[in-house]
Amino acid sequence: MMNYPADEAAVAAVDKATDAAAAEPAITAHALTTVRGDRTVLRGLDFTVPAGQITGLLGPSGCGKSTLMRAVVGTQAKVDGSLQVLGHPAGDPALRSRIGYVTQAPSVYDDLTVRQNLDYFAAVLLPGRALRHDRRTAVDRAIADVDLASHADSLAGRLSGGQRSRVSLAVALLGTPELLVLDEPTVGLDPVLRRDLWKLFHQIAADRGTTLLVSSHVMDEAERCHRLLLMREGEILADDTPEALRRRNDTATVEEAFLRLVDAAAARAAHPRTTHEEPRS
Ligand SMILES: Nc1ncnc2c1ncn2[C@@H]1O[C@H](COP(=O)(O)OP(=O)(O)OP(=O)(O)O)[C@@H](O)[C@H]1O
Repeated sequence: MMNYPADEAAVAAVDKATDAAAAEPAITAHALTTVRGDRTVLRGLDFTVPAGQITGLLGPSGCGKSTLMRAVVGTQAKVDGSLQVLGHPAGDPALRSRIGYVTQAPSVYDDLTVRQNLDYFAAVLLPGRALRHDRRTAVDRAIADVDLASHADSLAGRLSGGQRSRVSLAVALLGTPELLVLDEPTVGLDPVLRRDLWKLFHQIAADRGTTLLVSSHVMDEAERCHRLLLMREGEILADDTPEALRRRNDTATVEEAFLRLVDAAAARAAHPRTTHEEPRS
């Protein structure tokens, strides 16, 4: 993983994040609804994702996180409502080179080495002899970003699950996208690698101004995000900063705040006329 002083990176991240918060949102959804099979998986969502920040998409398994991400990158069918991404409707061909998307299943070729995988995708992104040097630089940088230099010549099929996920992340970083959509990138990783990946996410946001939308069902990762979208059963329970969520719900952790919001939503469903909506900031 890249080495850099964590404090400096954190300060830079906050500065950049503050600047970016004033800019146009990277993603704006209005009444976003998606049906998969015979189920309505996303139920009329309204939210924004600020540019240049890390927004965590958190919620239990099956609540619709991957579906929302697929809608954002334009691979989800039957999406209703409005979804603007980097100033275009989601799925617009103009967005293809501007978004990096890493799915839960690593998309790498097992019979190629780490470097060969990246060389292949770099050749698609930066084709032609004239860009040979740029390709080499981009590949070296992406391998270093995900801390796989010592495995650059290993076959992807012989890597651990976490290492293969990092090859997928390196592929997404190749094109220096403006928006990175990462579906549970830290699942199955040990605590040290998880911490290092989060440092990398912060560095990418701070140095490149990249917007990151990162899903997780591990609530302690919520504290590492600039903003959070807390989801449950296809709805957004909260859209706020971790600090504001803790403060407003009078809890020590985001996890406790989430549980309170779940209880409040259940109470609202049981007694729709006697309880109040959770205020959004
Ligand atoms: N191909 C599909 N056809 C029909 N329903 C689907 C399909 N894929 C997912 N679903 C349903 O959509 C709902 C949301 O799934 P989704 O994968 O978006 O959840 P998630 O929050 O990302 O879950 P996880 O954290 O386990 O990945 C689930 O109830 C799931 O059963």
